[in-house]
Amino acid sequence: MKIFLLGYMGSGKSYIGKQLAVSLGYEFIDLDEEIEKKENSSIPEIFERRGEVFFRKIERQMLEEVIQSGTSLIISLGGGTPCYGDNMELIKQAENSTSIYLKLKVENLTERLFKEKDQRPLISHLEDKEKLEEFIRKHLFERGFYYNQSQHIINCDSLSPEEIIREIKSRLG
Ligand SMILES: Nc1ncnc2c1ncn2[C@@H]1O[C@H](COP(=O)(O)OP(=O)(O)O)[C@@H](O)[C@H]1O
Ligand SMILES: O=C(O)C1=C[C@@H](OP(=O)(O)O)[C@@H](O)[C@H](O)C1
Ligand SMILES: [Mg+2]
Repeated sequence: MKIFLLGYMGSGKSYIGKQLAVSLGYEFIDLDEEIEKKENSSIPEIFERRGEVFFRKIERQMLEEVIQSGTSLIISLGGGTPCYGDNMELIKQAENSTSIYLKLKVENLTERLFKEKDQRPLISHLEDKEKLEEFIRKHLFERGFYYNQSQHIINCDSLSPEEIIREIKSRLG
């Protein structure tokens, strides 16, 4: 079984994914980490030196590789992964897999991302919280079209990591 975690930047895909993998005894893959290893470079460096179009190309390649690879896998995608090309179709059609959208409100994403925006090139230039919130609101509205095609949608706003993991496990049955 492959479990894809989807959601906006800061929704907890990487954080929850790692813990979920331990809890289920599954292998864990963070797509951004795979890209960083392949390019021997951090995400901000890749964006700066090669540009976003290049990043999206490598992201697509890594997604294809992950889909071909072994079973019992938790895959934390990047926030943009499902939203480019036909990546979401690939995710939905992957054999023996499911997709889970970790959904959070704009206000909560803003709070989290304001502290961590330097690692995220798409938002690192947004100096104040109001500008960040405005950007997230619009961006999330556009991306929701893709995230909402997930098999499961979990409202994470008032859930602790443990509760999110419990909810995911109960959805998997
Ligand atoms: N359920 C949660 N409750 C509180 N903080 C969380 C939760 N999930 C993730 N975080 C924190 O939010 C931040 C972003 O999480 P991260 O996993 O990097 O998001 P993503 O990979 O979706 O961009 C991290 O600092 C993480 O520790
Ligand atoms: O939303 C996006 O387009 C991106 C999200 C990031 O991953 P996280 O969602 O794990 O922050 C990373 O892939 C890159 O900075 C682009
Ligand atoms: Mg992540």
